[in-house]
Amino acid sequence: MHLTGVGRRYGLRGPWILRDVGLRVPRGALLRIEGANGSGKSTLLRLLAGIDAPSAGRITGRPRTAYVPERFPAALPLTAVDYLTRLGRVHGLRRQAAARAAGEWLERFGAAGHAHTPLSRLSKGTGQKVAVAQGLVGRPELLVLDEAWTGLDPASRRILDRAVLDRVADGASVVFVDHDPRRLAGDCHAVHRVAAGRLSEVAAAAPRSRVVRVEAEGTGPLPERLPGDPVREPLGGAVRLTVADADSDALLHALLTARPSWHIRSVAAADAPEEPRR
Ligand SMILES: Nc1ncnc2c1ncn2[C@@H]1O[C@H](COP(=O)(O)OP(=O)(O)OP(=O)(O)O)[C@@H](O)[C@H]1O
Repeated sequence: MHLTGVGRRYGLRGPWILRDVGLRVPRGALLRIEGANGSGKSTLLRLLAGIDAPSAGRITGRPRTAYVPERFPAALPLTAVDYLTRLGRVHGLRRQAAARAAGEWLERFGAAGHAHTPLSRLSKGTGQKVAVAQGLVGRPELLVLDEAWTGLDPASRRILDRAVLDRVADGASVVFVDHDPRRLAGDCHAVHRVAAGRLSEVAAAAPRSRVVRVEAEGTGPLPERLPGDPVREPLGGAVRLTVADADSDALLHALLTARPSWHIRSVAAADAPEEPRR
């Protein structure tokens, strides 16, 4: 998606909140937007989400988008599960698949007990879980999150972090605002700042790469060639193999289908060391 020369003002004579904004949102990118209170972050996110239109310039190539606003519209006369199921259907899921996904997200956020509670009667925290779940339920190609972590308990915040990284790994784009500067800090592809109506890139960080450590034991020798060329460390009768995240599925498959096959003791993700040792 591209924003070209985008400007936004409220009313014909209102001041320009955003001016001449250019932004490319690549597939599979995690972008953070920052800026002082009232600088125009939410205005920009609403334009990105397509629920507001620019007063100048144009936005092209919008993919299927979901948006978690700062304030959840709790006034809809629906229960949590009905609301999420409808949102899933809006994103093209069939009825059963939408209902299943709705139930799964409520379960994941520990809100399954409120599936049949009307939205208007949800507590603030549970309402926020539903607000976040509606953004995830349809597996959107672009997810726009405006302070979506605010009001969630720590466990739910971690679930949302994970869900964001999963969407990105899936090739979707995620654009977010959050008051905590540490939020997904090592994983952002770029950080943009809104100030005095302009948007500028403040950092283009290479996201921290992830590795997977597999501990396995077997009766035969380890195959000489393994996917991802893992780092091998003996572990008293077993071996620890460390590979890039992207190669971990192929490595597990190779171990499980080797003859004689290998028993997988554990699989754990970790941040990559500065320089992988070989
Ligand atoms: N619907 C609206 N009508 C008129 N002015 C608006 C409207 N929405 C936002 N504004 C104004 O646009 C400016 C930017 O607001 P916006 O909510 O985008 O900022 P923000 O950076 O998200 O702020 P915060 O960090 O406080 O959430 C503010 O001056 C605000 O008053």
